[in-house]
Amino acid sequence: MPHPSLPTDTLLALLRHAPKAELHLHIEGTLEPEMMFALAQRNGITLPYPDVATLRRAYDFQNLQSFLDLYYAGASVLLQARDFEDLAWAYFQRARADGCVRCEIFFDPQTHTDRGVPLALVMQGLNTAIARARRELGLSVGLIPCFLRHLSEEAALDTLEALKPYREDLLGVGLDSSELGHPPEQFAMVFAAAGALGLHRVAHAGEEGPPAYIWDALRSLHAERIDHGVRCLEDAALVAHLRQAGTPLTVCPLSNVRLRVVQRLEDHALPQLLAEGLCAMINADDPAYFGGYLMDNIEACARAMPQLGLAEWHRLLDNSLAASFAPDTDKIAWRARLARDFAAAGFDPGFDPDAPADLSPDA
Ligand code: HPA
Ligand SMILES: [Zn+2]
Repeated sequence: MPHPSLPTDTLLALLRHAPKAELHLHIEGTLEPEMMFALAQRNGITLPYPDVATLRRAYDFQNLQSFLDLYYAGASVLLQARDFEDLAWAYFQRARADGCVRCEIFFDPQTHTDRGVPLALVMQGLNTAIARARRELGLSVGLIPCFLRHLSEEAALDTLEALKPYREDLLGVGLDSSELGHPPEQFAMVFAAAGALGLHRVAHAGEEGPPAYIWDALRSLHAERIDHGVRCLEDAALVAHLRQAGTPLTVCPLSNVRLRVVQRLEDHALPQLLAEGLCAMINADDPAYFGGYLMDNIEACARAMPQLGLAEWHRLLDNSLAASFAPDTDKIAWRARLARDFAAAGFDPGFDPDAPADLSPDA
């Protein structure tokens, strides 16, 4: 039965209010130009740009690498614990305003330790902001350090060793940075070691890299979620596998446009990923660099993809909650609230939101 379609403003109000999780967000990628200049001044650093407007004009990326060069340079203003705290606290406030109930945030330890910033200081700043977000915003938060794949596995193993004292603060490990030429298999040992510590495992794959890198992340790294993964559609056997396994894909639509993975949002694969029955959801990636936070991504998709109806929007938000690594009791409560919000808007989620929930993504 076709579901009623809502006017865009009504739909957007529903989508903003409804509970959702953000699962692919680099905290260093929330460094807004204004904060970059403020921290540069606070820390006595001179940026190679005269002002915010000039810096913003430099955000005209040709590909992933041209973004990463600027992104790593921007992170150089983060020097003290309170810099990391201010950065993360600003993001959590935005996430809460976007209706997030759960944020699983990435950070890149090596980006900081390699320029002499102690890991202890990074962790202190992030942990302070996380505690405040839990206390004052009621947010559920998890922290995922990523290994930089343009560096060696040996360096990643050293990083994991340095992270061990913070094991209880960490949800899992991830893999990011320059994808092409750096297949996941190069990091099999460090991911196995992280798994032995009981950490979850996720990996960027299939953003610029081929479907073979997604297979590799699944087989060599035992990745439980694939970050991006949009290129899976080039391999029918992979699509079938991802559907059958229910592997989540943390899709980042505005990022894909800004890094020229796709030319226009209207051409983005998100509707097709859903039509294939894959567990996709929307994320912001590096919002300060790519033109928007989670609701900006959601709104841009709602406008560019009119084929997404209430059923698809319910599916996208529900996938975000189901694919999170939050405790099951929280996931059940959030998914029931989501179903109630959509039911109030006229969408029948097909199950009783107050009944005990099956937590599989297809439930
Ligand atoms: O989208 C991304 N891909 C790879 N590495 C990254 N580091 C920050 N954002 C990204
Ligand atoms: Zn990313």
